[in-house]
Amino acid sequence: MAEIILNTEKLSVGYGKRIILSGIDISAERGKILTLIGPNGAGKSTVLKTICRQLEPLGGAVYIGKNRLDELKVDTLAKSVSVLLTGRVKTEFMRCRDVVEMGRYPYTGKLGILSSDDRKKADEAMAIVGVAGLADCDFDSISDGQRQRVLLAGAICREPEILILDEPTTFLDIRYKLSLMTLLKRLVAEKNVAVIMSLHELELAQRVSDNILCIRENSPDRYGTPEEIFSGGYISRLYGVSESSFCEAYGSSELEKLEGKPEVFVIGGGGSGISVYRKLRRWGIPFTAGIIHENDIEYPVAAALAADVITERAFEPVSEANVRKAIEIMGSCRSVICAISHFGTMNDGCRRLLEEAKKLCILEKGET
Ligand SMILES: Nc1ncnc2c1ncn2[C@@H]1O[C@H](COP(=O)(O)OP(=O)(O)OP(=O)(O)O)[C@@H](O)[C@H]1O
Repeated sequence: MAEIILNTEKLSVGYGKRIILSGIDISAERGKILTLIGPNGAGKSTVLKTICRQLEPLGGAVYIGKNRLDELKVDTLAKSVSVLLTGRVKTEFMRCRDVVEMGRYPYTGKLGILSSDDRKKADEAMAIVGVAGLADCDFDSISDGQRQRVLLAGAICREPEILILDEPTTFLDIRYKLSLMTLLKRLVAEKNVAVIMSLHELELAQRVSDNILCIRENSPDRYGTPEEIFSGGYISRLYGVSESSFCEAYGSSELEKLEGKPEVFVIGGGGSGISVYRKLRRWGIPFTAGIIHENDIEYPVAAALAADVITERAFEPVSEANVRKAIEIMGSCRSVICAISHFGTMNDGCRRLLEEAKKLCILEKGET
């Protein structure tokens, strides 16, 4: 079992005398990523600020190893914990390199003089997060995403045991989001760092976390592995969205479905219908999708966006009853779009739908 490096006991957090969350019992392990998720304003940042001593606990305690956080010396804490919180960092006339090198301050002594080793570590960190080219740029004159990565370089060049990150992906484009996640995985695997972070991107939280703490309305709600958290419709309840608009398997979301009488019938399957469903949703056209097997890759998208889905049991050939039902619904639609170009044994019923649509002359032009 991994060693617990930070844990809380009945922790209460908040501002002044106002408690935002209480009863927080979490453990962060070396070599593991713990992610906090939950709706806006739930208290994720407040927890992170409290466990890195930016805020006083309003009850309970935080421990780093065997020591209470409030009893640790500042320099001991600074060497073991690196923090990247949201909010602007105040800097004036600082180059990016200076900001990164500030990460080494627990090691530089009272005069703040950097050794060649400190500079080397700062250079390495800049190279790892891809900001070496910005080293001599004015920190206040770079983009938000670049600034985020420079701050991250500062946080990792300290070589902490615990890395605390509040919404680290906020300003990053997809490439840097993915490279940040890869970097975090490397830090935990190779350096045995414990990462504690908050994330809004659920698909990233699902893929990268070892454990997830879900926070909702004044209390920690659920704690577990991604498999435990992303199941049974829990995430939809946590965020108050309809169950069909969030796909647990992929950690992705769709727009809320359009209700109303279907105007279009989409013959789909095997993933071919996904782009058609999304296009119709963007255009505001209610539609029926069919005949989709329950285990089809596109079933979650069809279920999220279609006013109605005609489904077939997994691994079973399309039934006669479903073909008849689909033909009846097709007849009441103004058009049919066939998204599939290949028919096999299991979806032979869909080929019959296509033939029927041709007979009814309601097949959309340009779609076969
Ligand atoms: N400095 C502050 N003083 C007083 N209350 C605050 C302060 N900062 C945040 N709050 C309040 O604490 C609550 C929790 O805020 P917090 O920023 O921790 O939530 P969060 O889960 O991180 O939200 P988000 O996902 O929107 O970033 C909110 O009600 C917020 O208004």
